[in-house]
Amino acid sequence: MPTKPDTDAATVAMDKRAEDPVEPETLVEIENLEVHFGLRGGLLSRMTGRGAGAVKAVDGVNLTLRKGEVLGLVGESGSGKTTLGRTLLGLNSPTSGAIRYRGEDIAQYGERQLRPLRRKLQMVFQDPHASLNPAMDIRTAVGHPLIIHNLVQDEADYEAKVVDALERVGLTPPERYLTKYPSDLSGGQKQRAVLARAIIAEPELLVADEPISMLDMSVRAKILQLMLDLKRDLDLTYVYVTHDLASAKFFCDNIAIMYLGRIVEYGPTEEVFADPKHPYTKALLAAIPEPDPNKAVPRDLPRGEIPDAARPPLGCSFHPRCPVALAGCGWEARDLRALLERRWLEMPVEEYAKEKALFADLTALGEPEVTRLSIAPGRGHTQEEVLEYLRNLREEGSAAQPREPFWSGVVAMQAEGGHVVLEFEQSRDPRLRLLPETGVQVACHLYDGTGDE
Ligand SMILES: Nc1ncnc2c1ncn2[C@@H]1O[C@H](COP(=O)(O)OP(=O)(O)OP(=O)(O)O)[C@@H](O)[C@H]1O
Repeated sequence: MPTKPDTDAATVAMDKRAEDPVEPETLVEIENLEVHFGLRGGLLSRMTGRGAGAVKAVDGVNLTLRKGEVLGLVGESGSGKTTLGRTLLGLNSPTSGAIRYRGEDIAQYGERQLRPLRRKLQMVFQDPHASLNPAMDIRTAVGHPLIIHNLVQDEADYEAKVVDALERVGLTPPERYLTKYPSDLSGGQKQRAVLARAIIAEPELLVADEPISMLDMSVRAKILQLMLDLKRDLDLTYVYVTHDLASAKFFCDNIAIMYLGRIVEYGPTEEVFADPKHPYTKALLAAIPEPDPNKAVPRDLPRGEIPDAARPPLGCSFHPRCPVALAGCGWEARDLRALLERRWLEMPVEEYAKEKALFADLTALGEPEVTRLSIAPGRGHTQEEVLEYLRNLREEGSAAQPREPFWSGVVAMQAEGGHVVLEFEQSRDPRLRLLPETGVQVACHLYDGTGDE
């Protein structure tokens, strides 16, 4: 355990850093990282995600983490942030890609090769209650990594290191906590004990997965402040996994906004909050609850739910929910089905039944990646009736305020051989691009010169 920096030495060190124009060193570099979980097949294919049908939990992520940085991985549930954080530490095996830790690619390391690194790479989980063994006293729990990594000479050394760790996390006087059990501690105190255990083996990188979300409101800010103090004193680097943008704003230097396994926006926290670029980031920010109840307005994320990661939308995964999606954002048959379902949900039953009867079979509309759709009219209906119905919908949607973006993706709609055929604009996958003079990278056709606006 490094000794606590005395104030003068720490001030000198900080002044030196302020003068030093050199970029902090790169600690971790992630390149084209993919983590897929297989849905079918044997255990091996499920674990590796190489079998048929896979959830692309992480789908081609590139990131650089510099020493001393706090990087936030932010997104709704299922966006892949936990999987990315765990994979960084070797707790999930990547399907492909590189994770270079101090230049050494550890992506395909087995347990034996990872063992010496485990000490340097630690994880703090969401639930402090579940993270601590109820049968272990704090002395044993916090000191456990010292034993695993063989870092103590004798009992006195062990005790001194545990006491020091408890002091650092504010469990003072430490002697009072050594013999306590997790059940004797409050939620905040338990998370402090978890942090003491995480730092005791002198790690370099901590991945903290929603470390405050299960704690009482009153202690959340204190735990984050403690983590910042520990970072400063122990020269740590953090990856902070959260769905809570307000805490990310306070805590992170940079944030990566994730959606369905991909980073859609990445940049300095200040920049991203001041001027969010991606429509998803804008929606997330608009959904942050207003602390002042007088100013509070109902804020919702855009229509629809997060899609099934095993059958992600074509093109930009966010396009079905995006209020400003363009023609080339990945429109497909499933989007017509979603549009009809949204419409029918708001209708009286008889009208809904009348409209639904125009279609012989709606299941074809549920298939992914169908960009040329042939719709059979329902019994007793003609192709002309179906075509007219869809044309009316298009007119309504295009005149609506805000306009229904789906129709911009329909490039042809005509009757053909007893069916109505719909063709969609070819989809393009948006890639992260650096926006000049902002330091922000965004993956969105609105910014890559291919949009039609
Ligand atoms: N071990 C696993 N086996 C199969 N699928 C998994 C596994 N772990 C995660 N997934 C899937 O991968 C996707 C990403 O999950 P992940 O937990 O990383 O997202 P998240 O953004 O952290 O969400 P949450 O906040 O709910 O934890 C989800 O669709 C999830 O169901």
